[in-house]
Amino acid sequence: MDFKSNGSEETQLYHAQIHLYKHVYSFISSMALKSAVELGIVDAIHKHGKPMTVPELASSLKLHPSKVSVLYRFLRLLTHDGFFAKTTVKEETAYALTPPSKLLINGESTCFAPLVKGILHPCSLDMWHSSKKWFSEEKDLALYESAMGETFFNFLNKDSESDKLGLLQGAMAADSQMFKLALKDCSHVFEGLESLVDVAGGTGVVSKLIHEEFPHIKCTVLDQPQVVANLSGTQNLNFVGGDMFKSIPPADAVLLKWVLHDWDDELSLRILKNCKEAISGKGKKGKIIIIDESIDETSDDHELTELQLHFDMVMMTLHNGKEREKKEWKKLIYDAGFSSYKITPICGFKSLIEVYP
Ligand SMILES: C[S@@+](CC[C@H](N)C(=O)[O-])C[C@H]1O[C@@H](n2cnc3c(N)ncnc32)[C@H](O)[C@@H]1O
Repeated sequence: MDFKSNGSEETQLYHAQIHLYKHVYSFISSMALKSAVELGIVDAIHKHGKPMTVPELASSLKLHPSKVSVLYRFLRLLTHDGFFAKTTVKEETAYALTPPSKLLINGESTCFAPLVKGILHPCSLDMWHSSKKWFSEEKDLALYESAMGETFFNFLNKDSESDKLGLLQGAMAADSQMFKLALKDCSHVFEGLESLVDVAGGTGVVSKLIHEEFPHIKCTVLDQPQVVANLSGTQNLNFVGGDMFKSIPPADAVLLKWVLHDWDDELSLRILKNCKEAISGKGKKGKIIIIDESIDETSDDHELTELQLHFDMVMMTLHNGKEREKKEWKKLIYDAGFSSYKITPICGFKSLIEVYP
């Protein structure tokens, strides 16, 4: 961000003030979006099949009549933020969905509503109030663990029936659906494979997409026992409960989608070495397929870099994980004993990294 712009000292100060306020208040856009998701505004407009006026929305959402003007002000901000588009119906202002809000329709195959609720869940926001204390601690705990007294994964797993685990898996599933689009561009990566282990593959959304495209590949989804306990597979798609830090079933290729960013370098190295062991039966033809971010601070795309840096903060504070820069990927991959790799951008802000023994 360059503040050495032209203009008087006052103008520069006014700009600085606006910049400051914008950042202090940016949480309001996030929370207004969460309110919209919780209220069901997007679903109501989608179900209506055409743009809705504020009174129509208020009545459909069964809001208290005193809240109609409040709803209008929420919609005004969310429209400004690009989630709704204003149009006119019978001379009245009505609100339509936009491409970002269409990604929040419940029941659609790609629905980010659980992601919004998961990321803005009180448990992942409360910890931020303890960051000063965290900086003074010697212990190598993630902010979440330091503030809440347990790891984030322990919190999620404490009660597998709880909606907490459902939130994480729902959020992951939505993200994985985007992979369906990317699969068209990177299908060559999977061609020729006979077997694949989707390590820490959650409920298997990505494996199912790969299976649809390449039914002959024998896909195994490895995740924690409590995650895969009630999941049933098909002939070429099976679920295995286990621990990727102990061992990974053998296969031609191992997929690690949004896994390594959860872990620091030492633990990521352990996972990668187990992956290397898993593909060792395939000699030089085996491969690891990593899908994660690759931060490039020199990129001209400020919005993209900011998103990646936000992801990095989330990974660091929740799990002591990290989003890696290109040079960090290089070190991690070579330290794990691999001989070459190739990074290709996919899904707008992620990268697909093919790693070879
Ligand atoms: C960020 S999610 C990624 C899920 C999936 N790869 C995706 O992109 O949708 C991380 C996954 O790691 C799993 N996990 C955590 N520790 C694990 C372990 N020791 N062994 C196997 N899976 C583990 C979690 O249960 C969770 O499903």
